Amino acid sequence: MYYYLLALFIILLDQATKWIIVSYMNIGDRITVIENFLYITSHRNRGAAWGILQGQMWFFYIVTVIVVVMLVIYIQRLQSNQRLFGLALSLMLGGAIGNFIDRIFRKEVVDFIDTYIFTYDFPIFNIADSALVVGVGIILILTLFEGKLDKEKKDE
Ligand SMILES: CCC[C@@H]1OC(=O)[C@@H](C)C[C@H](C)CCCCC(=O)CCC[C@@H](CC)/C=C/C=C(\COC)CC[C@@H](O)[C@@H](O)C[C@H](O)CNC1=O
Repeated sequence: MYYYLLALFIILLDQATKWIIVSYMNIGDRITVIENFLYITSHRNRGAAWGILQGQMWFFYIVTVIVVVMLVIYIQRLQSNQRLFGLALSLMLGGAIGNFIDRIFRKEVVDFIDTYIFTYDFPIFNIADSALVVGVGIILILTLFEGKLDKEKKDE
């Protein structure tokens, strides 16, 4: 149950930040937060990461619905000792729905977090993307870690 509340919090935070960007900035406007590292740049993306599949909204709708259904199934099946796994699923659920709302109502995704990793201008993203990437990262770490644990058990 708490997992859905966390997902809802992510969705509200994501939509609130996007609403502020849309309301107070024009596309292309840039605010410097940390020179040469972090900017707030109002941007729109009709595709997925790195702008792939521009305009393929039906593909995004179908993939997002599948992702959301899978996440809900996994959340429903969580055991009490899988809190970190549940946290990751909630982050991904919130992120996926956050971008889904944009794709349905705006037909594009609002992005504004503009970081320069060294000299590389990383694609501009948003709170929903961050939640998705952190969620994916936690699951990768859990999977690798469990793999290591199982290996150790076998070696015993
Ligand atoms: C984060 C997934 C992207 C997100 O997927 C979603 O919505 C999901 C729920 C639905 C998609 C239709 C399916 C995922 C397609 C796979 C994909 O894309 C490969 C992702 C790799 C990933 C490693 C996990 C890298 C990360 C990149 C970025 C995020 O860095 C923090 C750059 C984000 C900017 O290009 C920004 O313009 C993107 C824009 O906001 C729209 N966002 C999406 O499509």
